[in-house]
Amino acid sequence: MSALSEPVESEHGGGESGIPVSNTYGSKKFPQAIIIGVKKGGTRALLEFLRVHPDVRAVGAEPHFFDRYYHKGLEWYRNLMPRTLDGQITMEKTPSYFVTKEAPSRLCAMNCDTKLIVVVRDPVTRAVSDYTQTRTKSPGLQSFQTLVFKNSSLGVIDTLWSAVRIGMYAQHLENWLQHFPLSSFMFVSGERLVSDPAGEVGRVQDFLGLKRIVSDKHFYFNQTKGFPCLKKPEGSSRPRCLGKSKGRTHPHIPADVLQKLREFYRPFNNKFYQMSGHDFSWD
Ligand SMILES: Nc1ncnc2c1ncn2[C@@H]1O[C@H](COP(=O)(O)OS(=O)(=O)O)[C@@H](OP(=O)(O)O)[C@H]1O
Repeated sequence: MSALSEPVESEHGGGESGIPVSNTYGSKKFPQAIIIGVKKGGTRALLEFLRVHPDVRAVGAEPHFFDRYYHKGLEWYRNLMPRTLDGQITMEKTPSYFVTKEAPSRLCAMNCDTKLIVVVRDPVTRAVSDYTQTRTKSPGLQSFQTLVFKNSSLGVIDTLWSAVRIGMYAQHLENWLQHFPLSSFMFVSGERLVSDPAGEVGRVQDFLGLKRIVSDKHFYFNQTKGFPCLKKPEGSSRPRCLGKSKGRTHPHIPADVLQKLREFYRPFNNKFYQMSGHDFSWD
């Protein structure tokens, strides 16, 4: 057999190895777009919806490169990425990047043209969602109202509690804007991602320069789950909802506690609307 007629083999072995050919072509590239936040905003839902697009390839797990594993180096990071063909976009999501002081400069050092997606959600519900997750892992955790106040009789909110701090979006965005222009960002509404997933994913596809392929016809509202899910993909027997850790039942929090927290966030929210150019109407 001449060299020209030999089947092309990748480093993993192609041809008759049984590995689908599409997995063995292409190259690992740094992500051109990253979902950088926010924790409990709906970041997994957005990534899974985008992955339906044939031109989007993403890492399944959160790499945590720009916060935890930066010491491992850029080649370690690139190696985590799936192979892509020309025209395909590499993506990852790690929601803690948004609140990591060093993340913007580190990310810009990799590529300052990276597109940054932030899924934001009402910071009050986001805090309760965050608390709910922590309580699932540590069932003996103190109540939300105990943790949220520094001094409950004076109603002073504890801004050092991460469940509170993460929701001060304006402060975190300010840090990012030291390194990236506003045009690098796309803000996705976590609320609309639930009420109109196709609409939000449509805007993200535009931002990424992708053809609008993921649309209404890919979603249905699952009454049992209480959330939109992906319809049965071709060749698969089951529709796809996110797992049990997404869409947890939140504990009841007294109305006056939520009201205090809402008042606390108001100035931060208003500043964030101004900075981002979007009014998310969380009040
Ligand atoms: N389609 C769909 N299915 C299930 N859940 C959905 C969906 N869209 C958005 N959400 C909301 O996503 C919340 C979890 O957000 P994240 O994926 O960003 O969480 S994490 O930071 O990765 O832990 C999760 O928060 P909780 O409801 O508090 O569990 C959901 O409200």
